[in-house]
This record gives sequence, structure tokens and C-alpha cells, in this order.
Amino acid sequence: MIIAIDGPAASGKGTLARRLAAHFGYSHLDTGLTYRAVAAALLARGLPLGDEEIAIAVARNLDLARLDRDMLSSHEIGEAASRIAVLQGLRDELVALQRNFARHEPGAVLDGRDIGTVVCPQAPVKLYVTAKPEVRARRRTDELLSKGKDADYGEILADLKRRDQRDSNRSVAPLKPAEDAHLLDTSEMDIETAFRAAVDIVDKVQRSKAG
Ligand SMILES: Nc1ncnc2c1ncn2[C@@H]1O[C@H](COP(=O)(O)OP(=O)(O)OP(=O)(O)O)[C@@H](O)[C@H]1O
Ligand SMILES: Nc1ccn([C@@H]2O[C@H](COP(=O)(O)O)[C@@H](O)[C@H]2O)c(=O)n1
Repeated sequence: MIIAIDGPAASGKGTLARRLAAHFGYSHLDTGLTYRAVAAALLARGLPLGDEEIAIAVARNLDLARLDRDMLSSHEIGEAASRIAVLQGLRDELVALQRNFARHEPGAVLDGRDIGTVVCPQAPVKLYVTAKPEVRARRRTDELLSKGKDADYGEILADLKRRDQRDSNRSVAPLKPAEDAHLLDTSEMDIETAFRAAVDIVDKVQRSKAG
């Protein structure tokens, strides 16, 4: 069973994906980290972000088991990830890795921007998680402050909007809900309520598959 979760930046898709994976005993991949890891390697070596061949070479050396969320979480890396994510050849390379991960048994939860539309269009469960930009920016600000990091609400809101705009308007694998995705707007939901709503959706699909 594959659970595909998409949504804009800081919408809560990762939180939901981790909780669903733990609940159902599935493996989880945050595909944003694959783009971030390539971007971080390019930035660390002072390499250009627009060179597809170099980005592909870096992607070929990625080890999904070594993606470190904390090390890849900065604004700068997120912005660079969104800039390299327009490169079709790089996406092809990363999508192949992600599809391979999706074969995990008994199931896999993948979250990103194009999981339901491109990576796993056959997934029986697709969720599109969203929330108002101001709510997402407030949650991300609080998250950073709670970790003792600097966080400016205005800057974070502008960053989220800029990335959403780029991710939604690119010609390759743009951010959008799959036609058969269940929409989950969590603007007015806490984490537990969103999780329960998602579990209900997955349970319903599992029951209908069972007969
Ligand atoms: N329903 C919710 N209510 C309140 N806070 C939430 C909710 N869902 C997620 N959060 C919080 O919002 C922040 C962003 O969530 P999360 O990191 O899961 O988003 P994301 O979509 O995976 O982000 P990214 O695009 O950076 O990968 C986290 O601090 C998380 O704890
Ligand atoms: N399936 C995906 C996942 C991510 N991206 C791009 O990476 C950027 C960072 O992603 P986060 O989930 O860590 O915020 C994001 O802004 C996208 O540009 C993608 O294209 N496809």
C-alpha cells in the first residue's frame, strides 16, 4: 500500500506522513529531503544551481538512508532546492530513487509536491494537505523559535509564498493536487485532528479494497 501526500511548504505533510507511517507500520520518505540534499551538496562545493549534469551526478550518489532532516532544514537550502527542482533530468533521477523506495512492504508513505501526480500516480491513497499561508508561516516560526533558532514571521511568510509560487508554476511536475486526491485543509485543525481525518481516509480505502 502506498500513501501519497503532497502539499505546499510547511503545510504539515511531513508531520502527517510520519504519524501515518508509524500508525500503519509503513516506511516513510520525505522526498523534499532528496532535493534539499542535492542542493546542499552543490552549495557546499560552490557549484552552480543551474547545471543539470552536475546536479544529476550529485543525485546519483545520494543515499536515502543518510538524509539528515536537521542538517538540511535551513531557508537557504530550501530555496536552493526549489530552484534546482525545475531541472527535468535531475527530477528523473530522484523520481527513480523515490519510486524504488515506494516498493517497501508492507507499505510506504511518501510526501512531497508530485507524489500523487508523477512519482506514484497509482497510489490507492492520495492526500493533498494545505493550510493558509499565514497559518503555515506562524507554525514554521513557532517551530524554529522552539528549537532556539532565529525566526522572523514576515521573512518566513515571504519565503513560503515565493517557493509555493515557483513550485506551482514550473512546467515540470508542478505542485498541484492529483485529480483523485483527498483535500485536507488543516488551517483550523490541530495535528491530532488532521491525523485522525487522514487515518479515516486510509481505513476507508483499505476496507473498500478488502471487499
Ligand atoms: N495541523 C497542525 N496544527 C498545528 N501545527 C501543525 C499542524 N501540522 C503541522 N504542524 C506544525 O507545522 C510545522 C510544519 O509542519 P511540517 O514540517 O510537517 O510541514 P511540511 O509540509 O512537511 O514542511 P516542508 O515543506 O518544509 O517539508 C511543524 O512545526 C509542525 O509541527
Ligand atoms: N516531491 C518534491 C519534493 C520537493 N520538491 C522541491 O524541494 C523543495 C524543498 O522541499 P520541502 O518539502 O523540504 O520544503 C520544494 O520547495 C520543491 O521545490 C519537489 O519539487 N518535489
